[in-house]
Amino acid sequence: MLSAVKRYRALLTATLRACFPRTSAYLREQHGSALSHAYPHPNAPLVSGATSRVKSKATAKARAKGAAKPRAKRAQPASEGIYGPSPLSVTTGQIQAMREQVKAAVGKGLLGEPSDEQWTMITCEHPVARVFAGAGSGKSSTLLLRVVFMLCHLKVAPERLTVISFTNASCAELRGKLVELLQFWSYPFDETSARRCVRTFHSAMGMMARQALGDPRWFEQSGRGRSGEPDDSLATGSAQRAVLKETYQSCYAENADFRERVHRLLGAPPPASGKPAGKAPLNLYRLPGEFRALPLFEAFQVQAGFAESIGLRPECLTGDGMSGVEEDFAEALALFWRSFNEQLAARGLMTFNHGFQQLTETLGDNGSSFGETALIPFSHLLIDEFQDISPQIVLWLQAAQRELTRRGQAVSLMAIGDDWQSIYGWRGSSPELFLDFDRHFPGKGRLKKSRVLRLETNYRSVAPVMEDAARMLAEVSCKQDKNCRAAKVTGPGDHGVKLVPGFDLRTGMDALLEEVTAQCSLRHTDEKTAVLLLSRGNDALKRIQARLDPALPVRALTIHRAKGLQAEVAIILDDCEPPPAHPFRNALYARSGFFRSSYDQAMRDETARLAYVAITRGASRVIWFTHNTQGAAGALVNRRS
Ligand SMILES: Nc1ncnc2c1ncn2[C@@H]1O[C@H](COP(=O)(O)OP(=O)(O)OP(=O)(O)O)[C@@H](O)[C@H]1O
Repeated sequence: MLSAVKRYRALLTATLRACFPRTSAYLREQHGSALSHAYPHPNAPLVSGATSRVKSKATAKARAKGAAKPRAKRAQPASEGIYGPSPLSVTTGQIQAMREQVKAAVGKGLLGEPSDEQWTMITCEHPVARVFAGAGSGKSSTLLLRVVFMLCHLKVAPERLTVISFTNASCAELRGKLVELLQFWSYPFDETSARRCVRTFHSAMGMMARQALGDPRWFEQSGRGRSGEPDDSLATGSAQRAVLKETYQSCYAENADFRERVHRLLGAPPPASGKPAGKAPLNLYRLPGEFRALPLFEAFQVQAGFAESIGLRPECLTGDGMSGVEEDFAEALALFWRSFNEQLAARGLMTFNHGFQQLTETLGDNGSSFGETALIPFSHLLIDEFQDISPQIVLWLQAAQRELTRRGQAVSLMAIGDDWQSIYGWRGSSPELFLDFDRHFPGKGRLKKSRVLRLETNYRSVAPVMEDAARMLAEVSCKQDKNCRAAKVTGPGDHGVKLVPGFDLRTGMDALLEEVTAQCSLRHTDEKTAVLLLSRGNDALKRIQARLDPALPVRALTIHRAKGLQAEVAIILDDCEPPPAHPFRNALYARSGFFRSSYDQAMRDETARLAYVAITRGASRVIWFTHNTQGAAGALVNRRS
């Protein structure tokens, strides 16, 4: 007799395989090669040994349902190596030439002398490497020197190398510095070359889609009168909202099942049977676990986007294993998303997520159909902020480099990031992917495992700031241990986190403004920004900015936006408490098969990491105004004592 847990797992596994053939096949393949893990394993992965016992039945069922697409060729197992088996050819002569040129650049004040750990990264010969770079460890400048080394000394053709970073702002900064450095190396590389070379994930995907998917029209860009690069930062605008609303109305009008679920979700009486459906209700709805109430069609879009980024297909979701609100939401979402996909097809549009999905599927099923030009730029990848990568992007990158390997092309991947600074879990990213890197990006032969490099010297913050920041992560189990060292000497007046508890902006605004002004006049470093004012949301920041003297060297930003920036003083305004439990996302997380922790646990950890990011923006001092001390601020008090 199977236990209830085993029956539940088998049921979910079969559903997973039927609904998400590509992702589940991938996870099944690489599960066998999973490495041992440095952190506990609270939830056993759903794709377990039990999977193989239900394999043939589930596959047959999926085929019968037409869920599994016919494949032109069998995808290579994910556990089969992609990189190597030989290291990159790096000679002592090439390293010597690089060192001499760097020395000359340092002499001209173009850059600082790289440390030994930075040199190891710059000249690494392993074709698949991951670099755990602590906050303020100079990863961006080292990444650029690595690019210079590859182009100028290893003679990698520029059209084969792509640097990927997360935001347009960070890409712009990297491009500017790269052009400057390469000019010093007398390497022909202008603004246009830099645009081609340094991209966001969405722009890189768009470049591939232009060649391989016939230059799709992107849903996210529709109605904006712009045809530039795909850009992740685009918020849902009126044109997007109109399509979502129309989908919602038509789904409501045509589908009694959808109507019923919508009424249950909104707490409305059941729809009258036998009568025309009428207009769909537009009441706001807050899914348990979410901060904001939204019209249902927007709530569906938000959750569907999350599901897609963790490798699931919203249109195939079922409520199996869920109950109450979550079950209704999942079933309604699946109906909605099927209609939405039809609306997109009718309008000749594609979402960015579908772009990633389609490219991944085509590469796996029929990679030989890809023209060489679509793939070549992905031969040598350097990825910044790797800790914020999502399963969807892992699958896509992996498929692209696997196809290049299949064609006999040399490929390499350098992933640079700081799992301690992973703060985009709410959008589907997870530091687990960086920690489980070798599962997803395996090498061949002796190079089966990636080379692990560490940048542990912090050039930004004094030791008391770093020590308090590290205290934030004491309870986070899913992390890479690091031994970060401060290069800066603690000066008079420097301090770690000074907590100001019981703070209320309504009554404490004047005291806060006084503190900000005082900190600006206490400057004793050459940081361009004296104070970074940081909060999780924009509301408090806007109110403070309205009262701040605009001449002060202060920037007010959300913690997410401040990532990568620094100031002499960081002033934090947030309790950094974890969000409420999110049963729906917990269920999606479990189905994804990529994660060990639950979504709620991931969010608790992420709150600690958010506090870590905020604290590490401060070079000399950190002041934390907080209402209560139950969240991360409280943890700091406890851990200091
Ligand atoms: N070898 C070095 N010697 C002295 N200073 C350095 C060195 N490398 C980097 N720095 C300085 O350290 C600071 C932090 O660098 P950078 O902003 O590139 O760090 P980061 O790793 O991207 O930080 P974070 O991830 O926290 O945003 C910068 O002011 C940079 O100039």
